[in-house]
Formats: sequence, structure tokens, C-alpha cells
Amino acid sequence: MTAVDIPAGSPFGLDNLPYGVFSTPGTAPRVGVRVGDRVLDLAALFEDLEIPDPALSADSLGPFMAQGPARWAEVRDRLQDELAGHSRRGEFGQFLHTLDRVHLHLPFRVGDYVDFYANEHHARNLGAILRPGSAALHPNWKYLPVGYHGRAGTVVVSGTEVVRPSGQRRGIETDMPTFGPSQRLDIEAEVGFVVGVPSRRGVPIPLGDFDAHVFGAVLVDDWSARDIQAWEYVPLGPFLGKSFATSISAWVVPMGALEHARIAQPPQDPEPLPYLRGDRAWGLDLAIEVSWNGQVVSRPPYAQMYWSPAQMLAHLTVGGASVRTGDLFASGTVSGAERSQCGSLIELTWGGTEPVTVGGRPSTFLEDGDEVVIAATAPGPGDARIGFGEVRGRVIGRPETAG
Ligand SMILES: O=C(O)/C=C/C(=O)CC(=O)CC(=O)O
Ligand SMILES: [Ca+2]
Ligand SMILES: [Mg+2]
Repeated sequence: MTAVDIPAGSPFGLDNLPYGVFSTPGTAPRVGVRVGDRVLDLAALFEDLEIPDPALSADSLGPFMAQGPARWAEVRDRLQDELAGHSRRGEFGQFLHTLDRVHLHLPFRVGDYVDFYANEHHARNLGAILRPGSAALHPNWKYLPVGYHGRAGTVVVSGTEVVRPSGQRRGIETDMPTFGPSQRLDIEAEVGFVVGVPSRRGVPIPLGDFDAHVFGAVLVDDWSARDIQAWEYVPLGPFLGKSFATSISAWVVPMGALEHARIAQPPQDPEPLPYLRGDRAWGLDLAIEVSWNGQVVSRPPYAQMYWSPAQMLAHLTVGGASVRTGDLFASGTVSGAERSQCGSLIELTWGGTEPVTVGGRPSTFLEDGDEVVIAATAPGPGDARIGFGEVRGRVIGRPETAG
């Protein structure tokens, strides 16, 4: 028994306690923690406990995340103790709001945003689809986690509508561009890692220091306009095809909640260079599920990621780049060896040549009105699951062109 009602088997039990930013009608956004199907007002609880912290009244997790790992652990331990009913009071009703009564905001101000390309199945599939006749993997791929800097200002919270981008599109049969709404609008199911503690410019973050900087993880949907991307990406990489919207889940799962999800990474051959070499138990056994208009179309296994989040951060900073509170780096699309495990529609439909049936309709890329939901859970202690919640987005036509 806990001091609060948590539905049996909820992936939002005391072993999870993910953080977000919420408001109720007429009140200011502030830090909340998901407990079962409710949101706990953290600032109000801590005031009541006579340990107030202005960081918890902020409209972003930033100030709390900047306080660092000792404080994260202290707050988490205190919460677990209070909610487990170990305190004299055990009265939480006044601090809890049911989910249907709260508005969930973007949980932190996104600083810099990087997207990696850390999944070998995805990299090989995209190579085969986009660059037939060339080697699927570039020679650098197994030596460094390939990535690019994305657009932080268009990272949006789950539930935000995604406006179909227009741009220069390459036709399938021709190399001449036309301008108009993307006809190959896609998703990418990814996991993102959120920096809490900044680093100093010129000082790389070694593999072993990951926990000193990274606060938690979110689900990411890296919406991608494949026809825009295919025309523009040479030689500098993704640009407008991926900058119109990147959705993240509303809950940031603290790294402390993922300790039972840690597994060995897949073998790395060739052995990485020394700054990328270290603890191999950095895989994460996250089970992801992609639903398209309510139908599960894919189950990407994060366990198969080639590069670990610690390797991503080490590489991102090895040249001297610093990170700041609120920086987000995403893993890249998560795919498995099977078609039914692919985290993007371009893979799932093999470049649009092999439609999947969604709601009885043969489907390749996203139509206006389509909705995609990416959800995930991780193993917790015993039988418990740790929920990430979901990242949801519905595609709408551009307002001025919508019919
Ligand atoms: O291989 C390419 O040219 C492009 C790859 C992507 O679009 C994937 C990307 O954004 C990185 C990732 O999600 O893995
Ligand atoms: Ca991506
Ligand atoms: Mg504890």
C-alpha cells in the first residue's frame, strides 16, 4: 500500500516518478510529477513539508535540472518516502490533479538540439533506400556516432499539431525540384536525453561523467519530409526537411528510474577509439510502440542501438563544445532487424513501395488528419514497468492551403 492510489500495474508507480510542467485552469505552469493517473504539484507539496524550493515553481524543469544529481536523488528519495507513506502525514489529495484536468506544457526550454543516427538497422535501411548502389554505411559510421545539429526552437510538446511543411521537393523519377507541400511526410521514433548540468567550453564530457550531466530521457518524434530532405541534404545533411517540428513527450523520465533497463550494448567492432571506449553496460532495454491512426504498426527495440547515450555525449563534446541546461540530444531512429520493428515509415514501406494497411487503407506516408503516437516502457524492479507516456502528433494541412 502506498499513501496515494496508484492503479495496479501502472507504469507510473513510485519507481518511475517522471517530471513535467503542468497547469490547471487559471494557474501558472509549474513542476509536476506523474503518479499513477495523476499529477503531483511538487512545489505545493514541498512548501507543505516546509522545504520550499523556487525551482519547483518554475515554468520549466531547467532550474531544478541545473541543481545536479545529488539534488535529483534527494528529491526523488523524499518523494518515494512520502508517497510510500513512511511519513507521519500521508495526505496528498490536495496536491494531486487528475490528468484530464491538467494542461501539460513543454517540460523544459530546449537549448541546443542534436539528432544522432545511432541505430545500425536504420542507417543501413536508409542507405539502401536513399543511396542504392552505394555502400549502405559510410566508412565513418562505426567509428563515431554520426549526428547533426537540429532546430531547438521547433521542438514541441506531445499533442501539438504538426503542420505539413512546404518546400523544394525532389520528384521520385526526376532530379528537378518542384515547390509545394511535402508528399512524403514521415516520422522517426527516437529517444532523447536531456542535459541538466552544464559543462565548460573546451572540457569534454568523458563516458563516465554522463550521470553528472544528464537528467533524464523523453520520447522523440523527429517528423521528416523525405522529399524535401532527399533534395536538400547533399552535402551538409538534414535542414528544412526536419526543422518544422520535432515532438517530445511531456514527461521526462529521470535516469534514476532507468537503472533496471540497463543492459549490455550490442558488440562494437571495430573497437571504438579510446574516448568512446568504456562501460559496455550502457544499452537500454526500452520497448517502443508506434501507432498510426490507432493501429500499432511497429515495435522498435531500443536495446539494439549501436551507440550508447554516454558515447553520444562524449562525442558531442570531445571537440570542446559545451552543453547547457535544457540541451536535448536524440538517439536517432530506433529500428530492429525486422520490418515490423522499423521506427520510420520510409523503412516500414521500403521507400513507399510496399504500403502497409492502416484502417483498411494501403498507406505509405502521412496524410492530413493522420495521427501518430509513439509510446514506450522500460523494465523496473521485479515485474514493474517504467512508462514514458507517449509522444502524439496529428498532421494538418498548411492553414492557407488546407481545403
Ligand atoms: O541517411 C540519411 O541520409 C538520412 C537519415 C535520416 O533521415 C535519419 C536521421 O534523421 C537520423 C536518425 O533519426 O537516425
Ligand atoms: Ca532523426
Ligand atoms: Mg529510494
